[in-house]
Amino acid sequence: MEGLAALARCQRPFELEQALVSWLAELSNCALVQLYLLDASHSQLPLCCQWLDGHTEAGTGQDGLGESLLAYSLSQNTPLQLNELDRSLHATPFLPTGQPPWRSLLCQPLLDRQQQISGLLVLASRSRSINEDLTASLALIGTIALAQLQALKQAGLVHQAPTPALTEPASDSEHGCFGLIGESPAMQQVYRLVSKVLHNPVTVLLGGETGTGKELVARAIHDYGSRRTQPFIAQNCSALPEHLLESELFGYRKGAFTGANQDREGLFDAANGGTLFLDEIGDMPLALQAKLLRVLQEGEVRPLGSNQSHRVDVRIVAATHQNLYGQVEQGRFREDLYYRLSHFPITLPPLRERGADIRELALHFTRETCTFLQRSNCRWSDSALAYLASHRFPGNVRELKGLIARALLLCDGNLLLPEHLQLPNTPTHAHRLTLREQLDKVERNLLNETLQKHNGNQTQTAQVLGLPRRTLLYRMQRLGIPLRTRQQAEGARK
Ligand SMILES: Nc1ncnc2c1ncn2[C@@H]1O[C@H](COP(=O)(O)OP(=O)(O)OP(=O)(O)O)[C@@H](O)[C@H]1O
Repeated sequence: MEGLAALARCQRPFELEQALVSWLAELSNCALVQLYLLDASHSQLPLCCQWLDGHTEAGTGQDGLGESLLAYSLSQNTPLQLNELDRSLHATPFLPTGQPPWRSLLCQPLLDRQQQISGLLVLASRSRSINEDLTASLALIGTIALAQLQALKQAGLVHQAPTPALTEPASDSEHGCFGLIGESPAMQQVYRLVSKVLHNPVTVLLGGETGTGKELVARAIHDYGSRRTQPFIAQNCSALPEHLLESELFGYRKGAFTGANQDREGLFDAANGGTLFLDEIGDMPLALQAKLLRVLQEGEVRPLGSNQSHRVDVRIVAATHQNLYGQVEQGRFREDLYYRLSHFPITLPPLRERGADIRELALHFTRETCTFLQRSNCRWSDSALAYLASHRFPGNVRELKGLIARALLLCDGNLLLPEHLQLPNTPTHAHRLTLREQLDKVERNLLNETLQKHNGNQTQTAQVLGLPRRTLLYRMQRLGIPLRTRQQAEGARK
């Protein structure tokens, strides 16, 4: 009780983190207690604070997601206990070095008030084991501490611990984020959205023209998220005829059809615990759409030829280059599935909207292709870069990649020149947006974002934007934004 009272008395986030680790050290009799908290983008798990041999210390900010043991415990949302650390094969470089060595370890994921994973407690001891019964108390105390921490942060007290900037998404060594290249505002918006879904299982719908990086983003959501240690399976829905796609996705039982000589599990089973990427979802046949909807709603699959369903835990990321709502209007795509899939849409910008990213992408593809061709890296002459910059690219990143590969094959030396670049004669005016189209785009994005923030509630959205509701509805209709009501949105979520 005194420990709880000490937490309640803290007035600053960092004081509270210190009070938490020192109380838990006392409670568990462990010489080391570390507190890791996910950053705002959920892409890093910095060490915020630790208790070590009788002293509290500010964390180093070292990213715990780089440690496979910690990433595993976090992604599984389950306590992890290792009692014979000295004989374990698991690497534990996140534990401070010293003598005598650590011999037991306990990782406890922490949930916040919304039951979202928010961090991890790590306890380590130099004795042979840690009391297993501790996990329930740790989870409870952690939740209370997190709620208090959240309240202190919301009260505007600045967190002084050396954690990374809260609003910045994690960045990679190259010019971009999550393994993607590009720093244009359009790509920054993509990174912001990706960071929101990394550590929760929400269904994501990726849109954007062909070759704009939808599959790459789907992989990034998986690779940088809490399911990274589980399988990522991709299936193109337009690549197979209906019956083959059905058996591929749902699996079958022996005798389900001629040639089904044995049971076979489907891709939902193969992706269990991980992510299933359904590309070209707009081409999925209507009958299969109904089956997919059932999986999304009930989390259960029924293999062909079986009368029993079983549960699966799969995060769906779907992608399409088509206007999916247009498909709904034409009766080619189920409206209920559309709403179910589009809980969290992310649209990839075409290349023509990425400005200076084109140069970075070109340099990246040059390095990548040279490595592939096993030749030393080629430099770009200023004139070739200027030529590239003068070209108005259409939407497709894959085309740019192909263009660079061709240029490298044509280039005998180590310097790329304009003549190596065979830039297509793009009918530029066809891709240039008029002022009206650009304004519509900005307005569409703003309305979509505000609606999303208010769970599709049109009255609140209209209030926030200072519009009469009727005007909002008119503008939504004009911009092709589906007019679903909040009840419909909630209905679709059930
Ligand atoms: N931001 C990016 N950074 C690095 N490479 C990229 C980026 N965007 C796209 N690419 C590359 O462009 C190519 C096409 O990307 P991808 O296959 O993900 O596009 P897509 O939108 O899924 O295509 P499709 O619509 O044909 O399925 C890939 O080789 C990918 O690596």
